[in-house]
Amino acid sequence: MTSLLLFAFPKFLGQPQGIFWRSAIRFNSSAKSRWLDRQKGDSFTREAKVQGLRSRAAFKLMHLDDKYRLFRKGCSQRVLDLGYAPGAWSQVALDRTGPDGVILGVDILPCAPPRGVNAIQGNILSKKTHELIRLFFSKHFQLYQEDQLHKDNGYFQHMLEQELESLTLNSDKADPQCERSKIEKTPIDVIVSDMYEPWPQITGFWNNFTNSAYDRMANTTGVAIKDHYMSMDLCDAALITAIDLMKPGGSFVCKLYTGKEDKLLEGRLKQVFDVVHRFKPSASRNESKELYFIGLKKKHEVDKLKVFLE
Ligand SMILES: C[S@@+](CC[C@H](N)C(=O)[O-])C[C@H]1O[C@@H](n2cnc3c(N)ncnc32)[C@H](O)[C@@H]1O
Repeated sequence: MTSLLLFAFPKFLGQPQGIFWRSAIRFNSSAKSRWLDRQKGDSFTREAKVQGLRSRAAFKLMHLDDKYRLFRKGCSQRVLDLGYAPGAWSQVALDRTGPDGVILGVDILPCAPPRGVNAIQGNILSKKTHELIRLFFSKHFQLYQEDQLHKDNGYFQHMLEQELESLTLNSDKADPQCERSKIEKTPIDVIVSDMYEPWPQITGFWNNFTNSAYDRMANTTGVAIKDHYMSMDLCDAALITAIDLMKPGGSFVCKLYTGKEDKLLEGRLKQVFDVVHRFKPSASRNESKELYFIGLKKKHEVDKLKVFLE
C-alpha cells in the first residue's frame, strides 16, 4: 500500500514518514463522510439551510452580536469581515446593519459574496490587501457606487486595484489636494474575523487538482498546538488591521484556537480596546477548541510597536 502511494505521489519520497502519513490521513474519505454525517445531524446546520444562510457559522456571530451589540441599524456602519467565505457572517452583518451598512468581505480564497456584500480576494497578511481595504471604504472610492453594479456582483476588484496603482504612481506629486489625501486613514467601524480553516466547499466546482485546493490553506490540523499558533498569527494580523484601519470607538471580534498564548493575545487586545471579553457561542461545538475574543471601544492612541513588543 505504502509503495503504491509513493508511486502515485512521488513528492512524498524523501519526506519523513510522519509527514507522509499525516498528509495521507487528511485526505481520508472516511473523515470526510464523518464530517458530512455530523453536519446532517446538526440543528444549526439545518436551521442555516432553512434561513438561507450560507453556513452554520452565522449563528455564532448572531450570539456574539446579541451579547455585545456590535451592529447598529441606521448608523451607516462600515464592517470588515475577515475570512468571509462562504459568507454567512457577512449575511448577518448586512442584515443587522440595515440598508445603509457597508460590508466588505476579504478572503484568501475566491468566493462570490452574498447579494449586497462586497468582496476582495486577498491575503490579510499582505500590505496591499490593507491598502485595498482602506481604499474601498474611503469616501473617494464611493464614486464608483453610483453605478450600483456592486449590488448584484460585489465590487470589481480590478477597479480597486487600478485605482490603487494610479494613486501609487502619482504619490510623489506635490499637490496638497492630491487624491491620496481624500482617503480616510481609519474608516472602519467593526472588524470581525473568523479566519482559519477554509470553508468545506463540496459542490459547485470541478476539482482537477491532486488534492483539494482549500486543504492547502490553513485547515485545522488536529494538532492542538499547531492550530493554536497558526490561529494566533491570524488574530495578530486581524489586530494589526484593526490598529491601522479601525476608527477609535470601533468594535472587534476574532477567533482563536485556545492554547498557551491566550493570555498574550488578551493582553495585546487590552492595549488596543477599553473593554475585552472572551466568549464561546453555543453554536460553537463543545469539542472544538475555538474561542472568540471581543474588543470594544477602540482606544484613540494606539502604539502598534508597543502592543507587540510588550
Ligand atoms: C471558517 S471560514 C469563515 C467562515 C465565515 N465566517 C462564514 O460565516 O461563512 C475561515 C476563512 O478564513 C480564510 N482565511 C484563512 N487565512 C486567511 C488569510 N491569511 N487571509 C484571508 N482569509 C483567510 C479561509 O480561506 C476561510 O474561508
